[in-house]
Amino acid sequence: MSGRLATDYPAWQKLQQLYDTQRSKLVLRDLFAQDSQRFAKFSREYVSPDDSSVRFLLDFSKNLINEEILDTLLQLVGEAEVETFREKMFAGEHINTSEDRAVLHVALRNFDEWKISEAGANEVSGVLAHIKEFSDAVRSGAWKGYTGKTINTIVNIGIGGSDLGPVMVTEALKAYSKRDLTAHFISNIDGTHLAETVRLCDPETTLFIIASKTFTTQETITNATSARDWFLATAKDKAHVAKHFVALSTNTKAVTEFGISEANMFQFWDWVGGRYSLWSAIGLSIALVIGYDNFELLLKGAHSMDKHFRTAPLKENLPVLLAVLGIWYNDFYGSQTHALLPYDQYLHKFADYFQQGDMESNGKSITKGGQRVSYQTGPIIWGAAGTNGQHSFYQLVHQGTKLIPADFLAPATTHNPIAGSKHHRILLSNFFAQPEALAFGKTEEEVRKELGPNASEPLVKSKVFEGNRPSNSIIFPILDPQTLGALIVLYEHKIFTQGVIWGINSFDQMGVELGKVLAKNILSQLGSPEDVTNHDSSTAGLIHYYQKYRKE
Ligand SMILES: O=P(O)(O)OC[C@H]1O[C@](O)(CO)[C@@H](O)[C@@H]1O
Repeated sequence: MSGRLATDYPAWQKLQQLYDTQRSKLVLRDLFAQDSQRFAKFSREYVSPDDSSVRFLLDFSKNLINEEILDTLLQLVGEAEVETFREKMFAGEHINTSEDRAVLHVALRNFDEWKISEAGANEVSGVLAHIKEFSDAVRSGAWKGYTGKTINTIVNIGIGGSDLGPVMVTEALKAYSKRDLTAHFISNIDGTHLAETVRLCDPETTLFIIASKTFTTQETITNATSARDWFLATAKDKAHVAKHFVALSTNTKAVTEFGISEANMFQFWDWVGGRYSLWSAIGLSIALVIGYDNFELLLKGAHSMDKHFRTAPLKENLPVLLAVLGIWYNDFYGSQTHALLPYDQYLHKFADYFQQGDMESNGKSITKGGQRVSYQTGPIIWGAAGTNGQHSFYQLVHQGTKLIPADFLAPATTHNPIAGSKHHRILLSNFFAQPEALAFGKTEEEVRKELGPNASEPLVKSKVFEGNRPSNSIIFPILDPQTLGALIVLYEHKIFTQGVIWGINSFDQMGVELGKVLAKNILSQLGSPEDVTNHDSSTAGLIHYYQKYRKE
């Protein structure tokens, strides 16, 4: 985030040289055969500085690196002054320069340990107390709906960061959820999302949580208004809204104008970026689903990873290691994408969450200094829970023409040890096997031996796995709130580190604005064909076709 071009760093040039001269020697089969200590050298265990039961192993030995490359990647981190920018972030400096804002999601899980003087940072504990009080009241049944019934359904209405974090975490920690409280999430402006959700709800027992940092997002405000109409169609009296609608926002004026009283509003601050907001009031639905104490553990696990990121030397610093490995493939090998592959059904939204987390943060091509970068920045993030992905896209990952670095994640212990943990053993055997197959493949010689002398040449060739496909493996004892908090922050700080090295602002999102503005203009022209003006022939043609066939 220095605004400097990454290519100007001496380490970047050295990395290019290393790539050009050593690439052909970076063969995982050989690297492992030559060095019995490779796993020990290129793996690290994270142990929470606050609770030693929270830990995980990061094995990055199956990467196309050697010690010299890793040292040079870490030299790059030094030259880009990542540690200086990290401290600027923790100190509340306005490192989000385009919006002139501090970047302080770390303050949301700080529990007043580090002194942070930014306005609002001293209000965090008050909002947490409000979340606790409210979530306890709803979960215990003390909070009643307008007819005196207990709330048994919550509906979070939000989009982007006001949706994806709560969705991902409530799914990930379902094992800790209150089973008689159903949670739904409405994000899409498509009326289908709202219609199909309210079909499952009873207005007397449903609580709507309107989650929007700005409280101006078109999708959320439109959905919230229609949800209120749906509620009032039964409840009739506007006074009943107070028992069934709460807001999570930084915009008190817009919230009260919508008809939600300040008492039912959970505040946060402009220094919380949307995609980093699950730790804030935006996490209310999480606290409702898993209980406040578990929500607090999630924050504590996150804070412990903040400490690790802030204090561990670069060579031991897990977010930094993930960041530089990503840069190695993204910028030198030309990999376009990065896959997140959790072998845990509870983490089935993990990749979706980090699609926004990573791509909205680092999908930039201008440095903070205003220069166009000449190198690749943020990767395309994608993935799915194992083993489903194996029966879908892994073919391409193993034998396609693209190099796809991937992170495999899995818990050693399952929350659902059915059939004596048989399922989990099968799941984990796949978690271990896939990185092994990707790294070491299957040689032509091995295939010939297997098929015998009569096998056709095309068949032999089609069964060869080139291997040498890199991956990280992360294994943790169990997916609990603290571990999840630490894992999320591991990736948050990976994204931060990469952004600093690339010289970009990871904390604005200007790229989503143009489409919003154009859509607003088009919305006003949808009435009749004569209104459709100032468009290219393609856009005008599409709108005219819609106007011809729509039925409303
Ligand atoms: O919480 P809000 O203000 O409704 O914004 C929702 C989302 O819209 C964006 O601004 C753009 O997609 C995201 O950064 C944000 O998470």
